[in-house]
Amino acid sequence: MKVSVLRIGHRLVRDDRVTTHAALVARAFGADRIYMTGVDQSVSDTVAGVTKRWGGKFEVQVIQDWKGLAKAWKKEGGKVAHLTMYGINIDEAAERLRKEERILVIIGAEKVPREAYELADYNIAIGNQPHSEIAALAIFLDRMFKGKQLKKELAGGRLKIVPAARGKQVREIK
Ligand SMILES: C[S@@+](CC[C@H](N)C(=O)[O-])C[C@H]1O[C@@H](n2cnc3c(N)ncnc32)[C@H](O)[C@@H]1O
Repeated sequence: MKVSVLRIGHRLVRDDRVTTHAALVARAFGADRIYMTGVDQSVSDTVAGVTKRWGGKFEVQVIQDWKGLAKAWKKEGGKVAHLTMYGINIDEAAERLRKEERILVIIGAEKVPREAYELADYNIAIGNQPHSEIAALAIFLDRMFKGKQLKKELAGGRLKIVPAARGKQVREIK
């Protein structure tokens, strides 16, 4: 199963840090790619720098037309899961979703346009209380990959952590 993330509704400058964190969480928790609307180059540069240092093949794509992207995704046989506190509980959809080949998971920054709810094959709640798109994304990916993504080795980086109970151990890959 391959998961891409679509974040809609970035507010310039104000959201830079949160958007960067959404991308870093997507990468670290097993997604292949994040599509973002309205962000400046600095967000993609930060994430590209992390991938270069720590490995993997994560992609950041800045797009204009998120509806076009979601429609094309569905046309090509992928499923769209929109994370919203108004949806059905993740436990009701997780098993079915894990059987899909390609999932596009939509997260919002502020109020999400009605079309996202309509385009989604699944509107999924990580509980029905309001919280954060980053927390919702982390839990969603964890349920999709059942924790395996946290043990995955990412090839191609310059640095690798040697897990240690005390202190920091980092190895440089030559
Ligand atoms: C700050 S919230 C915006 C909530 C806003 N009231 C709305 O109408 O969607 C930003 C994003 O966090 C995610 N989110 C927040 N709480 C969630 C929950 N309980 N379940 C799933 N996603 C949630 C959604 O993707 C939402 O678009």
